[in-house]
Amino acid sequence: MDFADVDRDELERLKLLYRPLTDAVRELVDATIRTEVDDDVIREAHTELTDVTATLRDAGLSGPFGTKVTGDGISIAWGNAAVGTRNAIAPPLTIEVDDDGRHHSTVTLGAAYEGPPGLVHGGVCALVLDHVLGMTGSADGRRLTGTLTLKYLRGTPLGTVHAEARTISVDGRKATVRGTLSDADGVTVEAEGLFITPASRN
Ligand SMILES: CCCCCCCCCCCCCC(=O)SCCNC(=O)CCNC(=O)[C@H](O)C(C)(C)COP(=O)(O)OP(=O)(O)OC[C@H]1O[C@@H](n2cnc3c(N)ncnc32)[C@H](O)[C@@H]1OP(=O)(O)O
Repeated sequence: MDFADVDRDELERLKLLYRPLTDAVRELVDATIRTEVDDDVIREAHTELTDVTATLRDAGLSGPFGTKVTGDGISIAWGNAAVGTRNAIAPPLTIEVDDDGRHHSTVTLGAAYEGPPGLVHGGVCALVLDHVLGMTGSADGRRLTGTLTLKYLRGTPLGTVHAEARTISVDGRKATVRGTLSDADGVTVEAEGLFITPASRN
């Protein structure tokens, strides 16, 4: 598909088309982890899913989705691991921005994100914080993660979590950002990152 031909209306139509598919795959992942149906039902589901996957592969990209730019100049990253509209692995995060620059996101992390029993995998905590801090540090232009330091104060229970971040300082290409991941009882992970605009675009 040539996204240069896609205008705002078409983009909305495509989002409405793909979101339910992605949500269904997300549900499938959860069901696959938690199902206790009989063996023959598992085998039947496997066969049906293999057929569905083959159907989707009838036409497709030869590599990852990357970033596409629509005719209206909107950048979309539908394969992104944190926010991708077409990526069932993405929680997905929705990030809001306050007038004072604070970025924040509340998301539910279910069984697919488990690390220690009942707790969010440490790498998933890092994914969420990297993205929220990265967006915060990119508010005045795109920056990549140079360094990300996390302090895991206690386990983060699976369920609804809240991430937030603020830019502490900007020094040319470098932005220092701090943030936290929390559950209903308070902060579970503290994060600090240095986000850098590459000298050469990569
Ligand atoms: C408005 C636009 C919106 C866009 C939205 C996008 C949102 C995105 C949200 C995404 C969120 C998810 C985000 C992701 O998933 S990003 C994916 C994970 N990150 C990467 O893949 C980054 C890979 N690394 C690089 O691309 C480059 O090495 C970077 C960009 C890091 C440096 O680049 P460059 O090679 O050009 O740098 P330089 O050598 O000229 O050095 C410059 C200065 O920086 C200092 N330094 C260098 N490296 C590091 C380091 N690792 N830690 C600490 N400091 C470091 C260096 O000492 C120097 O300091 P000074 O001597 O000046 O004091």
